[in-house]
Amino acid sequence: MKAVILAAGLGTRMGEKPKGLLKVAGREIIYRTMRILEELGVEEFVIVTNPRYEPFYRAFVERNGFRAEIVINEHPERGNGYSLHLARGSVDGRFVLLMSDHVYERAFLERAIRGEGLIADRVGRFVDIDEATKVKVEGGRVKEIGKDLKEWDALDTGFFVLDASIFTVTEELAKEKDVVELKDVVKRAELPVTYVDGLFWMDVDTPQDVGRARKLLVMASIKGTGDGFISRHLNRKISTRISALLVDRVTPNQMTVVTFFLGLFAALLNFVSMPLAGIMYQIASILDGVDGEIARAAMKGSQFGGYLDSILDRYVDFAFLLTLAYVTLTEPFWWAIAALAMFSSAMVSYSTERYKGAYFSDAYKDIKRLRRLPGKRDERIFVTMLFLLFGLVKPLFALLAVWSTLRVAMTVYLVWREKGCSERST
Ligand SMILES: O=P(O)(O)O[C@H]1[C@@H](O)[C@@H](OP(=O)(O)O[C@@H]2[C@@H](O)[C@H](O)[C@@H](O)[C@H](O)[C@@H]2O)[C@H](O)[C@@H](O)[C@@H]1O
Ligand SMILES: Nc1ccn([C@@H]2O[C@H](COP(=O)(O)O)[C@@H](O)[C@H]2O)c(=O)n1
Ligand SMILES: [Mg+2]
Repeated sequence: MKAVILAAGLGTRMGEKPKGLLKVAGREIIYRTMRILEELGVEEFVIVTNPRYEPFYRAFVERNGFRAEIVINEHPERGNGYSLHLARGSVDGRFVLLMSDHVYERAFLERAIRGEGLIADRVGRFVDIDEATKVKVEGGRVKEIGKDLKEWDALDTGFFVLDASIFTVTEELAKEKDVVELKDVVKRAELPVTYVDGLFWMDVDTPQDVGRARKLLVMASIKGTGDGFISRHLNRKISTRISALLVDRVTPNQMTVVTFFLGLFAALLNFVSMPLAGIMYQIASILDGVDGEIARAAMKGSQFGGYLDSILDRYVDFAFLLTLAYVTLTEPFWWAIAALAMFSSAMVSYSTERYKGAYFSDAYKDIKRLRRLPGKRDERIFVTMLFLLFGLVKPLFALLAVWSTLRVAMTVYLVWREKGCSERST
């Protein structure tokens, strides 16, 4: 299957630069869309652009290794329907058509590519309705289309699933009119309409749209499973705002290393003030979500990054509890309890990460009851901060030792129940 991307517009409201190559949340607008469409089965792209922007798109395609043909529209003033017409020699059969300046979340594209005709949204949660192109639908097909429709049923998302018969319509219109807008083609063809409602898509027309799209893409980049209660209800609300500020400035691995040193700094603060150390530990915990959010929003995730993130978290947790024990404990009994707290804290992670090694899958995805089981790092750190604010060090070590050990035991039991008890011995 191919995808035609209309990118011949001059982008006057964005300072006359190729809008499809504008960076939003760390990646060019069309990079994100093309990568996801590749994963959804699009083998080749046809980018229709004007002579001035052709070198930029060609360099972009080569730099990122996309399979793409560049078609030049010598007359961009003839409208985007004419740009579509120029793609007629490059596609046959069923193909996807989309705008170069629209941002789409993965869930939208997964639904849209399975549709037919014009993909329309009856909700428009993330767009400026006044600015959006509206459609009036009758009998499941487009009856009217335009920005100023008084009566309309849905919004044109700029995404279409068409077949080569559309070029019969573009041929007629190109002979009839100098300027052929895509909406003229859509109306003449009376395209069928497929609804994809309420998911994130956005037309990026102004600098304000770039900022809004960046924020929405980062907000949508929260990890699906594996976050604890504190992370879901507190930490992510803060870290996503920080990620929106940093996504175009730092890489995920840079953020991982920074968070690691911040965690070590929190550990050293135990020599100065334990309440302050606890607060810094919680701040480092919040920031530990930024590397993953940037990785997911900017599609810059890596297996090594996730590996490094997890390894360094263990050292931060160990360093924090070791310095805390060093400055407060003297009795061997309490040192033993602290040792158990340090070890079992690391074992919480090992018990779920080792699942990946044994079953090649994510424990939190496979075992629903694990998702709400207390004892994840974000929760342990938040409780640590609270206990240190009240100077309750020995009760903290006792709690962490028991809580983490029980958490590991529960994890092993749930894995056994999910996998072990029905497993034939190899
Ligand atoms: O003890 P657990 O919770 O199993 O430790 C996991 C944790 O280290 C994960 O790190 P990640 O960066 O993915 O999670 C962040 C937490 O560490 C922060 O505390 C939290 O505030 C933030 O929102 C994130 O949830 C590792 O990826 C796992 O491998 C590890 O098991
Ligand atoms: N340098 C990094 C750090 C993390 N990741 C990915 O993010 C996941 C962790 O997400 P958080 O939001 O909880 O930090 C991690 O498992 C990796 O998949 C990355 O790619 N590079
Ligand atoms: Mg992280």
